[in-house]
Amino acid sequence: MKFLVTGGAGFIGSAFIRKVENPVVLDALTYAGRKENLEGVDHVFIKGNISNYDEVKKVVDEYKVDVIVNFAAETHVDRSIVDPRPFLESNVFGVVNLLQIAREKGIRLVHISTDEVYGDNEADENSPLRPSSPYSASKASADMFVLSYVRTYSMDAMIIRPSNNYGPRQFPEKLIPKTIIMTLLGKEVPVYGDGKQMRDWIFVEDTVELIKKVAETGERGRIYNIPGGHGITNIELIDKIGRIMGKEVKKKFVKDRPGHDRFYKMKPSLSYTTMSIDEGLERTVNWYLKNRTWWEPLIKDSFVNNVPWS
Ligand SMILES: Cc1cn([C@H]2C[C@H](O)[C@@H](COP(=O)(O)OP(=O)(O)O[C@H]3O[C@H](C)C(=O)[C@H](O)[C@H]3O)O2)c(=O)[nH]c1=O
Repeated sequence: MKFLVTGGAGFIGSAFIRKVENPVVLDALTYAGRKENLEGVDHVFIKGNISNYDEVKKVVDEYKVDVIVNFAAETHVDRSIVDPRPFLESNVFGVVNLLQIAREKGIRLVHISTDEVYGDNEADENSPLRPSSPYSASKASADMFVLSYVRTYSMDAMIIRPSNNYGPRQFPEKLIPKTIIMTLLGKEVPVYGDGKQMRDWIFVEDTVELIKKVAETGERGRIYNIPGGHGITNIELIDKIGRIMGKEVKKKFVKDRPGHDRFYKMKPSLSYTTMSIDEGLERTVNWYLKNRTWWEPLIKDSFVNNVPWS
């Protein structure tokens, strides 16, 4: 099976390319996609944007692609609050472009979505979509397009909705790497609101294993919810990271994220087990300790340094 992995130089995409044989990676290398993430893996790399019809079509033809797995997205909720527009371009228009090409070529599209499309409601895959942020609204829109292509054109497409991922190579704007890095630097970690919001964490290697299984054996038109099963409040999580690091985490309570979801709670669509949060966090902390040269150039980014709405 020849995989085209769009957004393959990002956090989850680059973990996925470590699981499949000689994939073709298409990535626009925006702020979070990095060529270093692909080091040591056999692959073909093409710099390009999923919104560019001619470019993507050429790649699909040239490499005789059987399945596109789409990780390409603007992913950070805080950035979407400051300016939603780039989220429409990548997360909606880009996905419709991929759908169009996959439909014309008669190939499978596996689209990676998120638990955030359900908002803070208990959900199974038939639950209504109630996105709270511009980010999750853009992901929900793309999911609707995928389902419309399945119904209208009998297309071979499916949607995977994982919960919060963590692990090596996650951009430092996200809570777990930010907590590790700020603590290493002796700086404060901003805690939004009361810090009692819950997130359900899944280690990235478990996620990509499940994505591979669905890409190879999943059913056309299905939605697969893949929660981690490790729900924990943000404060408990931050304290746990501090204990693993053997350092005091300096927490600074700041104004809450507007529209902040209190929790996510999905029923899994498959049966599986995932790594314990303690083991996953220990591996993650160790990776950031050993890979300072990877994250050091990234910490000047304003979303790592500032709270955008305070
Ligand atoms: C960056 C930051 C975050 N937070 C809070 C906000 C959330 O309650 C929690 C995790 O935030 P983060 O931005 O890391 O992730 P989510 O907003 O849950 O969204 C993430 O998980 C889903 C599934 C995706 O689909 C998103 O693409 C992905 O970014 O920590 C803080 O309290 N302080 C901070 O400095």
